Amino acid sequence: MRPLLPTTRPWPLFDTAATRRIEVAALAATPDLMARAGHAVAKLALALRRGDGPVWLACGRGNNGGDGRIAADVLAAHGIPTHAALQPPASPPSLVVDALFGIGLNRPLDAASAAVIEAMNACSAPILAVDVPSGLLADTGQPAGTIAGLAADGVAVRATHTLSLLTLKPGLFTGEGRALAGRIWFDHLGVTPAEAPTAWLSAPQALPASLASHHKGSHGQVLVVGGAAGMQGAARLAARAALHAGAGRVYVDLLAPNDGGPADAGQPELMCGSLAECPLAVGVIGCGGGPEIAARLPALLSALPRAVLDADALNAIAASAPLQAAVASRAPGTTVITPHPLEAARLLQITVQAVQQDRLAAAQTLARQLRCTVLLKGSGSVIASPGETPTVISTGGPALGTAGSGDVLAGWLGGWCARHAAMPLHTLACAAAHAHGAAGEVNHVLPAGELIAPMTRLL
Ligand SMILES: NC(=O)C1=CN([C@@H]2O[C@H](COP(=O)(O)OP(=O)(O)OC[C@H]3O[C@@H](n4cnc5c(N)ncnc54)[C@H](O)[C@@H]3O)[C@@H](O)[C@H]2O)[C@@H](O)CC1
Ligand SMILES: [K+]
Repeated sequence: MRPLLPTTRPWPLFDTAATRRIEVAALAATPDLMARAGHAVAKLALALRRGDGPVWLACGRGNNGGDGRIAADVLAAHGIPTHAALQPPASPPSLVVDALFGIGLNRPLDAASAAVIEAMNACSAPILAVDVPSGLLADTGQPAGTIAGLAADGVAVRATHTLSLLTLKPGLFTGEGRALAGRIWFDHLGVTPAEAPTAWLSAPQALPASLASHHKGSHGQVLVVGGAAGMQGAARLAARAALHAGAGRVYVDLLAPNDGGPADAGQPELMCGSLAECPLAVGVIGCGGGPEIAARLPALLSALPRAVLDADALNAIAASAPLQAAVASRAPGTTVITPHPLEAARLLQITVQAVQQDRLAAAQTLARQLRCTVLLKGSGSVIASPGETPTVISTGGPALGTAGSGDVLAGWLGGWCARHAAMPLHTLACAAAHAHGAAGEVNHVLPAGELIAPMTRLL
């Protein structure tokens, strides 16, 4: 067994309802699923244990607890001291096995369950969560919360490792799930699901290489429109990213007066231009756009064949029913929007909390409403398009949480849309978000402009 991430192949994700159907179908042929699960937990527990203390297995009443109890028996048979109880052992454990709740968690926690979870989190030993960290909803990656009046709302196990059983669940990879699940392991228990996945987990995507006969005209054009007063850096970051992603020509239309100056003094390859000069370019619209971008949007949306809409373009669209209609009436497969959760909330006219409560559903709803590809940013970015199975991005990290990081992503995606004009936007959005996330998997501060070089190396 080895950790799932980083992965070189896309993995199917199945929500709770699908997992239950898969379990029912599998049980006919393999009635010993829980025994297999318990043995898998014990095997990983043996590898993760630190020191000689007992393994504390906190087992709930359902089948998640059943997995834990079988693991306890297997460990005991190997001579490992075990403590299968909801109270912590008297001596410090060598490992905590969280088998309190799995995919059966379907309501807020009571005080007793929250106390067990907090006791697990208080241990200094590694924590192995069985299937899902207890307290986390497997479908959405959000904590189930606690019943009203408890101080510890949102309490969930902070696992160092999670062993997902039978299927991989979307909630492990998006929202709070990424932070709570720790390192993810997977055992399919010998079952190959027959049904279509709820979502896909992303992997690196190889894009077609250029032919020797290709020239700058073959690699498309990008027009970046944004950079209102005080925010020109956002447009320039997007333009630099588009350039390094391989667009043949990149033009910048700055919304603040540029007084005939270069598009970007630090990147002489970038050119000043406007819709009139490059009406067939891929638009990257809204980075640092300010309120001024609203007036530009009708012409851009009706002219540009492919467009990536970001930041202030999204705020303008959220505030205007005619602009929403203009986006929705563009030809299918020609528009990507790249909202962060607050921008998505504005577009959906709901709260950020409501977006985060079910990121997959929020992205899919937006894709349906605006009839475009949606790249919902945040921990475990989600890409949704009408008629497509959504993708959850498997890469990323806190280093991406800096100003300008989204501008680089939008620009990079625009660059790839120009260079790979024949490829579907959904595929390109998944590939760009995966590459952006991979570049951000570092343990140090990374100014957004410095994402571009590692993204180039990943090409
Ligand atoms: N579904 C499958 O295919 C397999 C399931 N297995 C294990 O079984 C688990 C699912 O088992 P269960 O369906 O029994 O569910 P759980 O063991 O996750 O849930 C246990 C029980 O807790 C109750 N419950 C839910 N929320 C609660 C709350 N807030 N406070 C108190 N009680 C609450 C539920 O009513 C349920 O009866 C999986 O996560 C996995 O660990 C494995 O044995 C292998 C195969
Ligand atoms: K669990």
